[in-house]
Amino acid sequence: MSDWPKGYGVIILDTVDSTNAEAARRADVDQGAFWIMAHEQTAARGRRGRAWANPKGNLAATLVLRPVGPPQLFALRSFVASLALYDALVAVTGRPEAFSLKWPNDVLLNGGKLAGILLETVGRSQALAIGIGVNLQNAPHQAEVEEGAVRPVSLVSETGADVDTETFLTELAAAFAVREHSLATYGFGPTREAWLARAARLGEVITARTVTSETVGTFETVDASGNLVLKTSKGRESIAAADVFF
Ligand SMILES: O=C(O)CCCC[C@@H]1SC[C@@H]2NC(=O)N[C@@H]21
Repeated sequence: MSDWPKGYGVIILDTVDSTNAEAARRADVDQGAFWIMAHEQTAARGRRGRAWANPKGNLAATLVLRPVGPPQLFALRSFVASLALYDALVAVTGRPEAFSLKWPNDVLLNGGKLAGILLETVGRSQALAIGIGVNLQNAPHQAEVEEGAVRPVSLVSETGADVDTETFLTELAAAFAVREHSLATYGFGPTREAWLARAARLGEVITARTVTSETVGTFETVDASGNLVLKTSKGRESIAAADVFF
C-alpha cells in the first residue's frame, strides 16, 4: 500500500455532477495540485462530448495540475496519467501482463476498456484537469458504448480484485507523482518509451477516426509530440487527435 504523495491535496465528495466540472470551479480558488474524488457523479462526461457511465464503486477522480516546463509538454500528461493507471493497477492486482495502453489514453484489461482519461484546461489560470474513470466494480453494457468500441470490462469481473475507490486513488496518486516527476525532470523520452512498452496493437493494422476522416495503417510508434504514427498506403501519417478502432 502506497502513502499519499507529498505536495498533492485531496478532496473527497459524496456526489457531484462531474469531477472535471468541479475541477473547473475550484481551479482559480484552491491552490496547488489536488485530486478531487467523488463517490457518485450525476453528469460524468467522456472524451468528445460523450457521456460516461459512472455507477457507484467505480473510481471517478480529477487531478488539478499546474504543470511547470514547456507548454508543448502539457498535453503529454495524458501519457503520464495512463502510465500511472497502469502502475496502480499492477500494484493492486500483481498482473502486469493483463493490462495495456490504447492511444491516446485508455487502459485495457484483457483487451477490454477498463479506464478512460479526459484532459481539459480549466480556469483563468489554464490549469490542467486530468479526469480519470476506472471501472473498478461495474462496466457499462456494450449497448451503452459507441458501435465498434472496445468492449467495456471491470477490474473485479476480469481479475477478482475487489478494490475500493479510496485505496485505488491512493495508489494512483502515488504512481502519478512518480511518473510526473520523471516527465518534469527528463522530458518526454522515458515516458514515451515506457508507454510504448505497454502499448496495445503496436505493429498491427489499426484505424484512426475523426469526425471528418478515417486513416487505416500499421501502428508504427508514438512520436516525440505524442502523435500516433501510422504507416499507410500513402506513406507515413502522424495523427494528433482521433479515436482508434482495432
Ligand atoms: O471517454 C473517456 O474514455 C474518458 C472518460 C473520463 C471519465 C472521467 S470520470 C472522472 C472525470 N469526470 C468526468 O466527468 N469525466 C472524467
